[in-house]
Amino acid sequence: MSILVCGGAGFIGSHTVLELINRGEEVVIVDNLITGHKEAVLSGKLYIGNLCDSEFMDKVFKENNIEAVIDFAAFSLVSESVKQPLDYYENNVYGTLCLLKKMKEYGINKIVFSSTAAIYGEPESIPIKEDDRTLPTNPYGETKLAVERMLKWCDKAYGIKYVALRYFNVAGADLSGRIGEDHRPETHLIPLILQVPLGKRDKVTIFGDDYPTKDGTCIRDYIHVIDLADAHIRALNKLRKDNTSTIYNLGNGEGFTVKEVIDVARKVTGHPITSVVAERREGDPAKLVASSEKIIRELKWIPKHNTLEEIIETAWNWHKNHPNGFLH
Ligand SMILES: NC(=O)c1ccc[n+]([C@@H]2O[C@H](COP(=O)([O-])OP(=O)(O)OC[C@H]3O[C@@H](n4cnc5c(N)ncnc54)[C@H](O)[C@@H]3O)[C@@H](O)[C@H]2O)c1
Ligand SMILES: O=c1ccn([C@@H]2O[C@H](COP(=O)(O)OP(=O)(O)O[C@H]3O[C@H](CO)[C@@H](O)[C@H](O)[C@H]3O)[C@@H](O)[C@H]2O)c(=O)[nH]1
Repeated sequence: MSILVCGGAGFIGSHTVLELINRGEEVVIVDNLITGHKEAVLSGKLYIGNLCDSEFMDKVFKENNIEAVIDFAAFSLVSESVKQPLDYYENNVYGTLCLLKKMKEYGINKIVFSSTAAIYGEPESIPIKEDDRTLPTNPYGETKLAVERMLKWCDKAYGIKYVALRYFNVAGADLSGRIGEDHRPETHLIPLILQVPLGKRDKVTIFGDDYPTKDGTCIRDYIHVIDLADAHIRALNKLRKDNTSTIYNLGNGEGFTVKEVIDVARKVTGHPITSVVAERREGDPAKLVASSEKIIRELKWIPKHNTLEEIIETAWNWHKNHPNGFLH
């Protein structure tokens, strides 16, 4: 039987596909390449199309014996979501709704879903636990919370079991340097910083230095994409084993300010990396740091590449060898 990976040509999806294949799983990938790259799919059977194209999805489900779904397919940029909320509701909420309808139709009852730290909004306390208040400060977080709620009701009504993984900030790249992060436009901090030593921009902009943090810049919890891929496989195996739904945070439990991330990138690349401070970016909470205690305890997940140095080193290894990303 196969695992259907929706959004498997994207950054996190493509790394998870590799990890699934390494563990001997059969993998089918659905991606419309709106932000993904077919070159990022090194293995598995790729179908190019939209989750909401009913005939296309029928073909995928009929041609393959699907056991479970891992769903990465979404729009995921906080600032874009503030400007284009309807696009986010359409692709993220309606898109997952279409997928769940197909799962129901074909009797598939296991899904691992990409949720996000953005569902918490401004946290009441740090580190953030799964049962803390959820009050998103942007439409992106709202759409992911709406899907989590939809999953809960689909479990109750149709017995579709889910694990929602609320990731914090994902970065890094495949350790052998074959694939990495290539978002267009790029908005994520670490790849943007690395564009300076690559000669693609002359400076990095710090969005706000008047937050209530130690140096005034936002704090985030960075997790390596390989550790995240491993968590997906553990979540899948949990569904296979006990067939119950749950939610897990995924981060390293340590926060770094934007300025600290730039400093580590300076050390890793040996480049001075010029930075300038600008206005705050709309929708950004000051501080997001995960408690991943629940997944560590229940699924024995242990992040193996958890230093910011290693996260940035592997990202740098990918970017310096692929300065144009997946475009040659
Ligand atoms: N990158 C992060 O730091 C981060 C953090 C928390 C959560 N997430 C979530 O993880 C998931 C993956 O993030 P990513 O950084 O790999 O993003 P990505 O944009 O690289 O990957 C998403 C993939 O889904 C595909 N896709 C989007 N809509 C689709 C549709 N309707 N039909 C078919 N394919 C579609 C895209 O083409 C792309 O390949 C997203 O759901 C995102 O919200 C990401
Ligand atoms: O040029 C830049 C880009 C970002 N930042 C700051 O760096 C931090 C991290 O920003 P970014 O890398 O864009 O990630 P987030 O906005 O924190 O969002 C990521 O992390 C969330 C979970 O925490 C996920 O839900 C999102 O999908 C994912 O994009 C934020 O404080 C930004 O304000 C800058 O100062 N300058």
